[in-house]
Amino acid sequence: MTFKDLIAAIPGATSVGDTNIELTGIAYDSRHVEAGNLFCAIPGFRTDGHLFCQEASNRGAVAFLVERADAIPSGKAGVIVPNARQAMALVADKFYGSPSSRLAMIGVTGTNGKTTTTHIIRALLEANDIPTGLTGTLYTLMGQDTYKVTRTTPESPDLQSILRHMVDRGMRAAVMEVSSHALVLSRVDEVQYDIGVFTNLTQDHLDFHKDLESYFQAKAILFKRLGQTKKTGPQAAIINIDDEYGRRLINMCSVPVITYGLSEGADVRGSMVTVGSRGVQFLATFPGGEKQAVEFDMTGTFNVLNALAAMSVGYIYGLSPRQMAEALARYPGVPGRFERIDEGQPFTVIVDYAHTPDGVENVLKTAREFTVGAVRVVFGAGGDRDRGKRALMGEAAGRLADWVMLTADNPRSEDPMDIIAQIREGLAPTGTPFEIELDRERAIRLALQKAQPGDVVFILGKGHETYQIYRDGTIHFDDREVARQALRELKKS
Ligand SMILES: CC(=O)N[C@H]1[C@@H](OP(=O)(O)OP(=O)(O)OC[C@H]2O[C@@H](n3ccc(=O)[nH]c3=O)[C@H](O)[C@@H]2O)O[C@H](CO)[C@@H](O)[C@@H]1O[C@H](C)C(=O)N[C@@H](C)C(=O)N[C@H](CCC(=O)O)C(=O)O
Ligand SMILES: Nc1ncnc2c1ncn2[C@@H]1O[C@H](COP(=O)(O)OP(=O)(O)OP(=O)(O)O)[C@@H](O)[C@H]1O
Ligand SMILES: N[C@H](CCC[C@H](N)C(=O)O)C(=O)O
Ligand SMILES: [Mg+2]
Repeated sequence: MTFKDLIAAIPGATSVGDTNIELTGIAYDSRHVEAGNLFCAIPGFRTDGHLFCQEASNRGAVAFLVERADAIPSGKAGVIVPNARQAMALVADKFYGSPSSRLAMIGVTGTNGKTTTTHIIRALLEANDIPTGLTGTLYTLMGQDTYKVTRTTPESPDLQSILRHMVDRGMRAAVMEVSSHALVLSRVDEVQYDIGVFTNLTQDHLDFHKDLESYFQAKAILFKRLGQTKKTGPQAAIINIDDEYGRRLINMCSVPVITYGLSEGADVRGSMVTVGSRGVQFLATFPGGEKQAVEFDMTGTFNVLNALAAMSVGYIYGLSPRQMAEALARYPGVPGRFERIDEGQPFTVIVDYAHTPDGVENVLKTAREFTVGAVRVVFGAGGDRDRGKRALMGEAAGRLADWVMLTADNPRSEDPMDIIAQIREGLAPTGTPFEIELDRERAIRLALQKAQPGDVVFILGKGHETYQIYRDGTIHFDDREVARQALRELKKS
């Protein structure tokens, strides 16, 4: 496609140079430019893409999308736009042929449960012979193939390229996690969603959004945009009515709303919930009154909500409650989400990705429903992320666990001891005994050594992650591997 064709749709744009040139792709980072690319200069939080136009040119960029004309290397073609992120989203959609117009497009947003819910939605649709691509925190998934990702919701050129790939691979639907960062930073601007799913809103990411209201307004963007496409398939907002922000969101949508939850009045309602150590059982009631008993191996009331959200999507696409229950009964679970590590030890070990106060509270409350012994928990909090959540995570752990081990979780540029001190501010007043061990491997080993028959040991915050990010570099680290190895050694000793 030529540069000229691509930029025709950008409002308020002016071009310079010969725009009648073919482009090979779109880049927004000079370090990843390939010959023949369009380079989009993004003003960032840390630096400014305009400073890297020359470097991009040296690497073979032939055209430039900028907010400041003086950044265009001399003699090169360029377009000057009012907002580079928005314009990049427009050209990315056009370059890849608007793939989202050819997929049943489902976006899932909310503080917790996006990864889990997207996986369950995919399982339900695929059980009904709808090939469904998925992209989110863990990977991009098509058929049996997984592709590495670096963001929960990729930048617009990467996302549009993924969606194109899904269309080319014969996917009929795409389900994706939509982070609040993505909504604010125009990563999903041109994506034509048919269905938006709202899981919940609790504290996280206030380093970026400043307050909970702005964070909510960011999430709401997805829902305000629903119904604006020319697509012909079903369009709906699927909203958790048990969540106070969900209830507010209902009035902000111009497409039909299906509510789900345990509350009376939910369109897709869960009741008679039994939480066991190896799964949940509940009754789902659908609009019109049809009832379906469900058994699901992912335990916890929060996973009942994730399943109800997914069943609401299935309902919109005409799946029968019975068929959905059969698919849920077969579903094996999501990596790093309430993942049991079993080496035959007489206590339970669970690796989970809880990294917010609400997440910690939910998993520990779930454990309280079936644990006969003590509930022990090993966790930390990420560096360069919302500081306000740290003490709240400490408080939740202190209130609901019997013993706590504080350790490091991706300290990034921060001193891990400072992060722990902030968690301790919420934890110490609860009076629950705790220890500190900065080395996460040793922390896990110590917790497992202390465990008695009947106890549950939670290792929280990293879930599927296979790394630990420190100021001076990233090392391989996998809670599941460490726990498994430690349990084997304990068995021998
Ligand atoms: C806060 C945030 O989202 N920041 C995003 C933002 O970074 P930034 O504004 O700081 O960028 P910058 O470093 O100032 O650079 C400005 C521009 O110059 C470019 N550049 C920079 C250096 C260079 O040598 N050459 C060059 O071209 C950069 O690629 C960028 O386009 O724009 C960059 C790309 O343009 C993103 O990669 C970056 O994501 C960062 C790495 C990030 O950590 N994001 C996280 C917080 C995030 O997005 N998380 C969400 C939610 C996670 C969840 O809860 O699941 C996600 O969707 O993953
Ligand atoms: N519906 C829910 N409500 C509250 N907590 C949940 C819910 N679902 C999952 N959790 C907790 O949050 C953790 C993360 O779940 P999941 O990965 O599905 O969320 P996410 O929204 O994708 O997170 P991220 O923003 O990091 O991508 C789980 O390991 C669990 O502890
Ligand atoms: N995806 C989220 C959660 C990360 C969880 C934790 N392991 C951390 O690194 O903070 C984030 O980037 O904020
Ligand atoms: Mg996720």
